[in-house]
Amino acid sequence: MVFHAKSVLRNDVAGSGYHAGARQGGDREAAMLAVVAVALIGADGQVLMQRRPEGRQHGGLWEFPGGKVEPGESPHQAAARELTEELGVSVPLAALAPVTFAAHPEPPAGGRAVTLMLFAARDWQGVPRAIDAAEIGWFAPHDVPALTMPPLDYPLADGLIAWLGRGAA
Ligand SMILES: Nc1nc2c([nH]c(=O)n2[C@@H]2O[C@H](COP(=O)(O)OP(=O)(O)OP(=O)(O)O)[C@@H](O)[C@H]2O)c(=O)[nH]1
Repeated sequence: MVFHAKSVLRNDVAGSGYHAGARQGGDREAAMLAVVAVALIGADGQVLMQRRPEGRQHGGLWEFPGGKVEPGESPHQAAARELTEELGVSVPLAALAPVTFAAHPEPPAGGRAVTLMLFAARDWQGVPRAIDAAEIGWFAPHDVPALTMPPLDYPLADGLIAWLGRGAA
């Protein structure tokens, strides 16, 4: 991934190690929020989705489990941590296969451009349960795009279906 020399890549915390490049001459700051998401794929080929609790951003919408990459974490580590926090399952880092990503082309006014990285995993320990979500459900991959989801999840779902169709997992 190449970043413009004058851009700044950051997550939530200044000095987090996510700064890439240097601000020069008072240039505007380009900022990115890195979020990971995981498609857990069951033995029957179904995909786990969870519904966000009401009252949060995108409350009530279906999403892939995941969350923000914290300072000092790799995307793989963040994905494994979020699966433990949100579903109570343990996933080896080697079982996380990168699938696709989706991103806001421009930061929204006053905000940061989200870049959402989707992994898939077929191996985990534990039985997923809705620790953080309003509910979880298992869906055939081609049924995922019919769910009501945050906007970036639609290209992720399409990318997952294409990836599965290539026999990548
Ligand atoms: N986990 C997750 N977040 C998504 C997806 N799609 C999407 O737009 N997001 C957005 O990514 C952002 C970060 O996700 P999050 O709120 O789950 O992050 P988090 O677990 O670190 O939350 P926290 O800051 O409350 O601890 C939210 O604005 C969320 O709506 C998705 O499929 N999964």
